[in-house]
Amino acid sequence: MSKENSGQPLLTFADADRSPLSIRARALVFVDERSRRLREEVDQLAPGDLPVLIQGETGTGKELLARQIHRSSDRPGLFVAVSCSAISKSYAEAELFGHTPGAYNGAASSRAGWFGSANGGTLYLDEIGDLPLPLQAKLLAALESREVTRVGAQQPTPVDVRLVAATSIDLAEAVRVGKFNARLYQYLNEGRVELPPLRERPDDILPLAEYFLGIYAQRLDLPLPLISAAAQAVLEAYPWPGNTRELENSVHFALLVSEGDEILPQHLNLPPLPGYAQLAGQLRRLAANDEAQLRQLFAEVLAG
Ligand SMILES: Nc1ncnc2c1ncn2[C@@H]1O[C@H](COP(=O)(O)OP(=O)(O)OP(=O)(O)O)[C@@H](O)[C@H]1O
Repeated sequence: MSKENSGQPLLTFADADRSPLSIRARALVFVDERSRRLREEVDQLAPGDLPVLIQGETGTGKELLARQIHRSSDRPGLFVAVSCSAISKSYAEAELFGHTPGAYNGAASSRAGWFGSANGGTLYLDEIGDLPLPLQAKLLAALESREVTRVGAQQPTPVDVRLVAATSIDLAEAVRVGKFNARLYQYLNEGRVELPPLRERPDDILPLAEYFLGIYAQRLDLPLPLISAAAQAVLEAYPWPGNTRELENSVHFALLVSEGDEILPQHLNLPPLPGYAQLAGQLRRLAANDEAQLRQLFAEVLAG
C-alpha cells in the first residue's frame, strides 16, 4: 500500500491480488487450533454485509483476513484497502468521500474517493483509530445512511459499502479517552474478530514457514530447501514480535542465503535468544497444546 501523502489519492490495492509481484497469499495458512476456531468465526461473519472489526498486532495477517471476508461474501464490487495512518491530512475528506471538479485547488476532475470506489464491495480501513475524529463521524453517517456527499457536491450519492476495519490498538480504550467515536465503535464491534499474535498460535509457525519457503522458491526459481530440525526449533522458540510478516521476511532471507538444500539456524537472521527465552518458547508451545503436560512439567521442576 502506498504510504505517500502528498494529497494524491493513496488507493492502490483494488486489484493487488492479480499483481504478479505480490506475494499476497490466496491461501490462509491456519493450522493451529486457535486459528481454526478463528477461521470458523470468520466463515460465519463473511457472508452478508455486517461490518467487521479485526483486532491484532502488526503483521498478524489482518488484511489477508479482510480479503478472505470479502471473497467469501460474494459482494460483486471491489476490495479497496486504505491505510488510515497514510491519509493526507489536508485532503482526507476528499480522499475518503470523493470530490466534484473544482472542489479545491488542483481538483480538475471529479473523484469517487475510496468510499465510492468500494461501492458494492468492501472498504478495508487499516488502523481505523488513526482516522481523524470528524471523519469518523462522517464515516458512520455514510455507512448508516448509505449515501455520501462528495466534497463540493450539493446532493448525496447512494453507496452500498461493507466496512471491514482493522486496529492494532485497543479501540475501547481510545473511546474512553475521547480519541475514538463511541458510536462508530459500537457499529464496528458487532462483528469483532481477534487475530492472536503468532506466538500464541505456535502450530501455525512451521506450516507458515514451509508455505513462504514454497512461494519464494517458486517465485525466485530456486530449489526448495528443507528446514533443518535445529532451524525448526529456532523458529518455534522465537517470539515473533513482527508476527507473520517477520516470519515471511526471515524465511525469504534464509532461502536467499542458504545456497543449499537445507536451512540452518544461522540463515534465519534472527537475534539470538537468551536461554530463558528459549525455555519460554517451549513453555508457550506446551501451554498451547497440552495444559496437563505443562502442569506436569512445572510439578517436576518444582519437585527438583
Ligand atoms: N494465515 C496466513 N497465511 C498465509 N499468509 C499469511 C497469513 N497471515 C499473514 N500472512 C502474510 O503475512 C504478511 C502480513 O500480513 P498482512 O499484511 O495481512 O498483516 P496485517 O496484520 O494487515 O499487517 P499491518 O498490521 O502491518 O497492516 C502478508 O504477506 C500476508 O500474506
